[in-house]
Amino acid sequence: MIRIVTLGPKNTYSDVATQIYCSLQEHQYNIVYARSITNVLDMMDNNQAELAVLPIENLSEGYISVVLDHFIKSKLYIKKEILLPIKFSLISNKKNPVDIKKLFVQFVAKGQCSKFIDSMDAKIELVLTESNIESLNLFLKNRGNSAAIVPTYAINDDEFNLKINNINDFKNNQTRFLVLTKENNIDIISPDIDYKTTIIVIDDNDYPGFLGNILSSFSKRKINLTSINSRPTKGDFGKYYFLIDLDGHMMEENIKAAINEINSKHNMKNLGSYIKAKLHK
Ligand SMILES: O=C(O)C(=O)Cc1ccccc1
Repeated sequence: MIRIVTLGPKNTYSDVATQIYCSLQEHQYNIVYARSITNVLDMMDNNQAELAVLPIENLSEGYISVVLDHFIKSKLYIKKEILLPIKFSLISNKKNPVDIKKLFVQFVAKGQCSKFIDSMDAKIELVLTESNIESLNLFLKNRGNSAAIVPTYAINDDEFNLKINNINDFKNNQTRFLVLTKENNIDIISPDIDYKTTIIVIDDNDYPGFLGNILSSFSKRKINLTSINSRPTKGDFGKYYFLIDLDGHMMEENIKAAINEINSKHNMKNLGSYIKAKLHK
């Protein structure tokens, strides 16, 4: 059976994305739950799984840097992206939020619910967790005067004395997840499907116009870029990796030509082409 590792325990948003991916494939999968995003990535590096599903970008919080940085140092490819709506609720057994003394919240969820958390008593002890279901489980173990921020789907309406819905800063909150593989298997492309391609350019030979030249390889071929991220090489100030997402498939002639041009002059990696996700309702 194909092993697919994701952020656990069962029922995290990453697990929901994993279930969606598995339901769309013909194969049988064995879902393995890791206890942190770093553990998911380590398990891929150590051949403990063939596929991984991880969050990469949140609508308001932006990119998850631990995942971006891993692309630079490891050999992983992108097979699919999945876009999920994200909704958080606060739960507690204290009826009145004033009586809450401790709050369990996942580290990415904290940023997505920052306005709500800021409106709570500043003396509340925040306990950062690795996943939203870890927040729920820690709360269930502690209860008393604690509370947790959890995915709204993970709880029933009348399970707790206090439940406040829609506590994410943005109503339209969404997260983009990636299905990652160790091999860059190029799928057959269809003209009616929109694709994206991701590359990394490594700035190990900096010169004036370095980024401009890379961008012009795309702009002169009318290729649309959907995001550019720079991440520090962590060796020196002023040295960066550039992660670039673009519209289209690497097998399209203009994209192939742009990538070949960049590859002939720079150190780069092609992380693959995949179907552009639509929001999963
Ligand atoms: O903890 C989860 O449920 C995750 O899958 C990570 C995450 C955290 C916040 C928003 C989306 C995904």
